[in-house]
Amino acid sequence: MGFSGKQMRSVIVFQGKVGYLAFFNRRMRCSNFLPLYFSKMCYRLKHKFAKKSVEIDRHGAGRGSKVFALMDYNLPDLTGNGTGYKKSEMNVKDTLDDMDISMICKRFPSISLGSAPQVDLYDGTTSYSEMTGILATDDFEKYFSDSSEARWVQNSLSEALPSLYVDHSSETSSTLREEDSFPLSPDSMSSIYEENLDNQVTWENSQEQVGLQLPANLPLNELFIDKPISFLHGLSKRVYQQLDNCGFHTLRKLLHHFPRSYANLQNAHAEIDDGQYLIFVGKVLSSRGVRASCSFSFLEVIVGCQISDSESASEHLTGTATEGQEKTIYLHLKKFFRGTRFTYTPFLRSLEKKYQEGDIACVCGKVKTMRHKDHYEMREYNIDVLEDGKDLSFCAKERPYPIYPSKGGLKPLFLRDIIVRALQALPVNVDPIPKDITEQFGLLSLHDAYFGIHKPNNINEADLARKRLIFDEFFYLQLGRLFQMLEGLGTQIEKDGLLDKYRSPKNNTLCTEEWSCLTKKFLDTLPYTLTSSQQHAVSEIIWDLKRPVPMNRLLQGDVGCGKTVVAFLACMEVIGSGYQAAFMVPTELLAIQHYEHLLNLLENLDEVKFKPTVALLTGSTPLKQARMIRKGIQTGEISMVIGTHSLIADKVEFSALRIAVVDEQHRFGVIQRARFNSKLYYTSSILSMEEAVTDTSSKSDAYMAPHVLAMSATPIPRTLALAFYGDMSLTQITDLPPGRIPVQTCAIEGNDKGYENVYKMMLDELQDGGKVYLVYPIIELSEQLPQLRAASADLEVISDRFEGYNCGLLHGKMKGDEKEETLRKFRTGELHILLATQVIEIGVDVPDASMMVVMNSERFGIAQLHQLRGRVGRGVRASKCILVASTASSLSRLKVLERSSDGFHLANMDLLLRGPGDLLGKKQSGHLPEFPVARLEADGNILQDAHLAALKILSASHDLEQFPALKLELSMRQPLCLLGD
Ligand SMILES: Nc1ncnc2c1ncn2[C@@H]1O[C@H](COP(=O)(O)OP(=O)(O)OP(=O)(O)O)[C@@H](O)[C@H]1O
Repeated sequence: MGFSGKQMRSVIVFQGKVGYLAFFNRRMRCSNFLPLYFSKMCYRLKHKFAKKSVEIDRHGAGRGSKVFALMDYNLPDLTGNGTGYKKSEMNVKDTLDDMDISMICKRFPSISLGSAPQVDLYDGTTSYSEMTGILATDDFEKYFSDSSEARWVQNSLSEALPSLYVDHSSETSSTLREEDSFPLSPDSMSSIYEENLDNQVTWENSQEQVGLQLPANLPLNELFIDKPISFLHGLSKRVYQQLDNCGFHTLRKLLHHFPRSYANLQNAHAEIDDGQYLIFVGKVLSSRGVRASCSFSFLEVIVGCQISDSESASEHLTGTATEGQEKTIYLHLKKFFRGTRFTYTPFLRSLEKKYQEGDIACVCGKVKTMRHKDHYEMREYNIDVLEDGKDLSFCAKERPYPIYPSKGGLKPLFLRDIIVRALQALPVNVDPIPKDITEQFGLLSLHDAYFGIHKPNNINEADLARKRLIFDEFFYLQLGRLFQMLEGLGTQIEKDGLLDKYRSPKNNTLCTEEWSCLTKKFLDTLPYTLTSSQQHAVSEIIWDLKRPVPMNRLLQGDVGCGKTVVAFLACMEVIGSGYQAAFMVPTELLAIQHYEHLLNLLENLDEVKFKPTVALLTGSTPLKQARMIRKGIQTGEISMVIGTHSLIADKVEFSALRIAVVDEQHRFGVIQRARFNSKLYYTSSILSMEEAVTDTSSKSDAYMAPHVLAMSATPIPRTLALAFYGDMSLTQITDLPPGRIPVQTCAIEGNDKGYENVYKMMLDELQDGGKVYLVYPIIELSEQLPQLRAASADLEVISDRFEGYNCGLLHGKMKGDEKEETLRKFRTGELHILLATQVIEIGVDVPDASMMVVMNSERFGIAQLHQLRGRVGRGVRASKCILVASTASSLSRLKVLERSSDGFHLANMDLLLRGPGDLLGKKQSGHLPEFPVARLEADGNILQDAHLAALKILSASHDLEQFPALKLELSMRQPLCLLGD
């Protein structure tokens, strides 16, 4: 449908009559009246119209004009007849006569005035209108009383968007204009500009800001990336404040705000869907900055792109495809600005000029379909204007588009823009790790890694960047650990020895003959023989115990593999040498169990003089008794104490503590473990124990912190253990005691039929002489979580159901002695069914318990369920574990446990399903380092490399004096803090 020049002229003539309108050159001024009349006509014609620029009529302004702001296009551009346009009225007439409005409409639907409401904006203030009108003149300097005022506006703009003022002639040979590649996002723009316009900054300053001159040699008291955020010039005070409030105090914090994921920017094909992330190369058709209201403006750049019209073709580069296979689509790139200052015409003109008509640009981002066919809006985009003669195919390649998480209310787009500024400021020599190390391990430089993670050209680049950043996470952790250990050693030889040990870890062991007499006797009294792994573990530990340096060892093995007895043997070894042992466990229940277990084993020792005195000290120990125990520990009468946190209380003083065993060590923090170190051993304290021992081992080590043996049932791969416990030697028990039958596991849905089956299985088991655990996620019923079954609420139901069988209740809210009593009854067989919460998860050992039912089992993690399941199948009886899921949908996750009883495999599955931070649950993992980028299950090799690199660095310089930047970086990373100190 056409909109004839005649019709247009009639509009103009009419407007001329009422005296508000002049049609001069390409500019059209519109008053209140025009939009109504004009839009009615346009509406009928289903057409919209635009003019190149907005000019405020002084007459209109004086009357409190209604500004008609959206008519902003060059008519020849609209018709595609941009050349040879003359400014005479005659030519305008001709152009209008020839103009096919429907074609324009097709090309630029977003500026349509027909069916969409017009942007009619009021501003009644004379001063505003006058100001805007004057600013609209090309030479705005004339308006200001002197040129400094004009400079002020320019400076402010240049600060706000330095790329606007970059002298492109001085650009390097990069294909893309780097500074243009991530224009500031709308919201950020407005806030960023706001205050800049308030601050008068000199032009010279703003030039500096554009260039961001970097120091050639960085001072060694500060790393570049630890510069405060204010180092990024051109942001408003408010933005600095916002960033600071959200934790972005330094460039490091910004650069370490990594993309959450990457959208795969695809080359656009014929079928474009809403929300797709696409990449285009096309020609800038128009660029206009529009003042939409007194405090709102926007920039719209329209880019026309040829894209392949056939599904099969993959290239869409301009001019590369043949006729018939291509079609033109129009991208409407929009940025919005809020704030009066951004409505100034010079500002809007400057924005416009950034993109020249005819520029070839690469655009990528998220597309939104518009009402009109082949028109797409993009509000989240990058536009890179390409230099002439560059290979366009390079730019059109698919590439990842970073998607950032928001932080503290700061939007992802805003953060992305600020991060790009930080990247632009980044010097090449930012890497603290020496080049030969990065080359040896095939790593990117840190500079490239930051670029690769934030602005990758392809997914491979992002992957390499990630590898480098993961390497750093592991490397500094290892370096910190080893550095600390070296600092603790005196001589160069000792330090070299330590590094050698880590370089080629040897399994030194001490054969049974060399164990102390007490240990050998204890071994003989055991009702079973040690498995080969247990034997090896004891030999390894005893070898370490004989050394004059404190041992720091992790004993790790799957549930029920028999770690406790290994630890008991280690304790016997030191007791046999005249020292004391402490055994710390996380729960009172476990302390009692271990205590009773040990007493049972010691009963078999016939010679009284060998029998060590063992005590139990927990929070529930009566005061008087506790006082006596503490006294015994102090005098040395008590040679071994088992207990909870109470053992590390200040008032507990040991006379000759030589080993501290920490069971389920991940439940204790580093500080708690380290508190044993304060309970140093002094030779003078050795008392009567000396007479009791038959062998006299060397006591030359007059003053030494105790050996620490930590135990963990959390099955973690060796590499993982290395990362978590970099300073610990590792002993693993890899086999289970003989005769163990794998627990038969079954996941079922907890509907009526499911429960009937479970009860039937329970009855069969009880009739067969078995004992059953029923595990519940909660103690009391919860209104918030009505689907959950609760232990105490079920006691009556289960008791009624299983008449003739005794049921007991065990949960964390019970008193210590009540718990102990219940567990004792279950152990002795007075109770047949034990309804419990996850309080039984750790360490509870009732070897003849043969069945476990876990209610609402989807509430537990896989590793946790594996631990729970480990409470059955500890004897020779075949056992079952039934996992009852609340819904059918959660069954698939639980099926993993049906298929595997391998703790390592399950731990990895858990990592995959829940992420490494959740490996041990939130509460438990408080002391574990967090790896923002690393996926521990997949990045083991990098961890190994990082370990080797750390050793190499420290071999070259024990105190890191040769690597000052590394030392600084290490102090910034604070590995000890990461580990919970
Ligand atoms: N070599 C062995 N032969 C037979 N039984 C053994 C052997 N070693 C230990 N046991 C028994 O296996 C059971 C489990 O041992 P223990 O409690 O030490 O396991 P654990 O590794 O500490 O398990 P958890 O991590 O579940 O606490 C105990 O009843 C113990 O007596």
